[in-house]
Amino acid sequence: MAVLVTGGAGYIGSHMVWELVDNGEEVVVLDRLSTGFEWAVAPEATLVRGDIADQDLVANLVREHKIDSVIHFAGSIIVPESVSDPLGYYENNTCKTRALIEAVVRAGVPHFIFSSTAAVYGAAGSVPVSEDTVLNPESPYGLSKLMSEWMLRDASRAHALTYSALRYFNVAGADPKGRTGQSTRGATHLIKVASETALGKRASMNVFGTDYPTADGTCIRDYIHVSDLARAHYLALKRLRTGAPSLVANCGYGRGFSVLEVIESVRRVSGVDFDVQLSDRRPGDPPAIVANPARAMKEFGWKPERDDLDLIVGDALAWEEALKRKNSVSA
Ligand SMILES: NC(=O)c1ccc[n+]([C@@H]2O[C@H](COP(=O)([O-])OP(=O)(O)OC[C@H]3O[C@@H](n4cnc5c(N)ncnc54)[C@H](O)[C@@H]3O)[C@@H](O)[C@H]2O)c1
Ligand SMILES: O=c1ccn([C@@H]2O[C@H](COP(=O)(O)OP(=O)(O)O[C@H]3O[C@H](CO)[C@H](O)[C@H](O)[C@H]3O)[C@@H](O)[C@H]2O)c(=O)[nH]1
Repeated sequence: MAVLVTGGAGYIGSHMVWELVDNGEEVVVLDRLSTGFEWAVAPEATLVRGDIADQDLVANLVREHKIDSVIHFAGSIIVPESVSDPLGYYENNTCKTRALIEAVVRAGVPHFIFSSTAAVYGAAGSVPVSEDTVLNPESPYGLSKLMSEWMLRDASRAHALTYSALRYFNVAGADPKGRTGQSTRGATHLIKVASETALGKRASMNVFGTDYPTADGTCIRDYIHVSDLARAHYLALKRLRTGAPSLVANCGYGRGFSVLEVIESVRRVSGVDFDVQLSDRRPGDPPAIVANPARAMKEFGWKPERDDLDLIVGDALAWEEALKRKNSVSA
């Protein structure tokens, strides 16, 4: 019995692979390496280079490795890019997820865990948001993920498939053991960008929008440590394996920080007073989004272990240092 992790060479997926390997699971990674890295995959896992929409490949992997569960991370993830290339996002996130679900259902795999996102709520929800808050994605990215949730819901009603759709809030940090982290070149995520700026990899960074209706005028987000998130997936998987029904659950800590508070944390932890430019709003950004994580805690007993902004930032900075060393050795 093995777990198929799509996108397992990417940021969150590579942490998931370690979580599974650490728990003695057999893991197969399917990744086309568009933004992921071969070296990010734990050596204990089998990496197969390919596309999630290749249904023959998926069928072969399920048969060959006796896959009982799929954890699906593969996708395109940048909100502003989805605004300028909506059809590309619907193709990679929605159409290809449809093909994957179909292959999985045909092959008789019983369990599926899906990377959804807080972007399905848009700006309409109150803060903090629970899972039954009105869904109103503001970006094609959010909608591409919501459509995948709906396909899973309907497929699970029609077929022998149970699923968990986990709606991540803002994922940050790196493996506390330093085995993997966020390595994407040109990443756009706030903590990654601020860490790169603190370490001199960027001359300066932008604060996108200072006129939001928040205390300091900048956007508020709920930052969750990537290792706590990987743990939540493993608990959700164990729950499905007991025969429990399908579930949608938020993954966040229930506490928000503004862009300026995050930048202050990166300055504090790194000890570097780096430069920031106050800029216009970025398209597609909701002003504030914070999770109500009660369901994940109740239904699969998730207990965050790294719920501390400076700790998250410290792990992100440590990984950034490690990448700097890695790149200077390979240069
Ligand atoms: N990073 C966040 O803050 C965040 C928040 C909410 C949800 N998510 C979701 O989590 C998942 C993982 O995000 P991430 O930050 O690790 O991104 P990432 O870009 O690091 O990882 C995505 C991986 O998927 C692979 N991939 C993409 N399209 C593929 C395809 N068609 N076939 C095979 N492989 C493909 C890439 O090569 C990469 O390794 C995504 O689905 C994303 O939407 C991320
Ligand atoms: O250089 C930067 C980068 C970001 N920001 C701001 O920081 C906040 C967080 O931005 P991120 O790009 O780090 O994250 P997003 O909130 O846009 O999106 C992330 O979280 C979402 C869920 O809320 C989605 O799931 C998505 O995949 C993931 O990228 C936003 O207000 C953004 O405008 C800046 O000011 N400067």
